[in-house]
Amino acid sequence: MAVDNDGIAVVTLQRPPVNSLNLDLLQAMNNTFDDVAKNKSKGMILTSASPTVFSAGLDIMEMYKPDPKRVETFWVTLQDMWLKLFGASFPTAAAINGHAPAGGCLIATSCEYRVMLSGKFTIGLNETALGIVAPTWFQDSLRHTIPTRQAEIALTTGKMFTVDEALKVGLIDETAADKAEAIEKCKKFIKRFDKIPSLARGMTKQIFRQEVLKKLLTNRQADTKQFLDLVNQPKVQQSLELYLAMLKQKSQK
Ligand SMILES: CCCC/C=C/CC(=O)SCCNC(=O)CCNC(=O)[C@H](O)C(C)(C)COP(=O)(O)OP(=O)(O)OC[C@H]1O[C@@H](n2cnc3c(N)ncnc32)[C@H](O)[C@@H]1OP(=O)(O)O
Repeated sequence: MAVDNDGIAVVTLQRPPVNSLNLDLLQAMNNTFDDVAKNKSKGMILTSASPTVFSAGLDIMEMYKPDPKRVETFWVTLQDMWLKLFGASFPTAAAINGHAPAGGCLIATSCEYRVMLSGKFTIGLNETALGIVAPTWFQDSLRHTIPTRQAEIALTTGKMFTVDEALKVGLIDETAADKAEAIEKCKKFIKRFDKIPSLARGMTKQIFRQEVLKKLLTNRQADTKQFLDLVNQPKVQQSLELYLAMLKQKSQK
């Protein structure tokens, strides 16, 4: 994490090759979000050290033939990450410098503002296409960002949006030519709040987002059980196995 002299924290995801979200990365993100809150940073920008991938979403290896204890901890840590990021009182923005499928899209849509690099990148919640179901809060993050009807169609079809499509539907707010420009545009968004009292801003955001946050907060155990039931279904394990094999085959070409 870097905090520059204008007081904005730039947090760079750095788990090669594709920033897939495993337990360790999620724990590191949670610690970093706590630090950003403690340091009273003006805001936080999330970006990636990879030149082509913002985040490939959840690490499928955490869900494929999982260890029962670890997979539960993994899910609870993911819930924590989302609660901290979606519910952060400080301003948040994502400089999306590469692909952002599934959990990568979740991170981006949990922020308040998104700038994505122009190029052949895609963003979206593709879970149904993999034979898995995007949890309520994943769906809520998308519904919070794009119109409900577009969100329903995107979720049921597992749509991955091109950068142009994402801009058109409002899934991203701006495009940028490169990472530096994306970060600059995110900073400009965060600096819009320079003259707004931070307590009033933060509380307004939390009230605006509270319904969605409360849904998970009051339902965490049931959400965890639902995930564990789903992930342990033979059909889901079969889908994950096929998908992993497809990814491996593709990367070896
Ligand atoms: C019941 C579950 C509910 C919760 C729902 C789940 C939400 C999720 O987030 S599931 C994860 C969904 N993610 C994806 O569908 C993305 C998959 N990845 C890709 O499409 C591409 O990797 C990507 C476009 C991101 C990048 O492409 P490339 O730059 O060409 O990289 P490679 O495809 O060659 O991948 C390199 C290397 O990484 C492995 N990989 C990729 N994604 C994942 C992942 N999500 N989890 C684990 N591992 C992943 C890939 O297999 C390659 O491995 P090696 O062959 O060993 O090099």
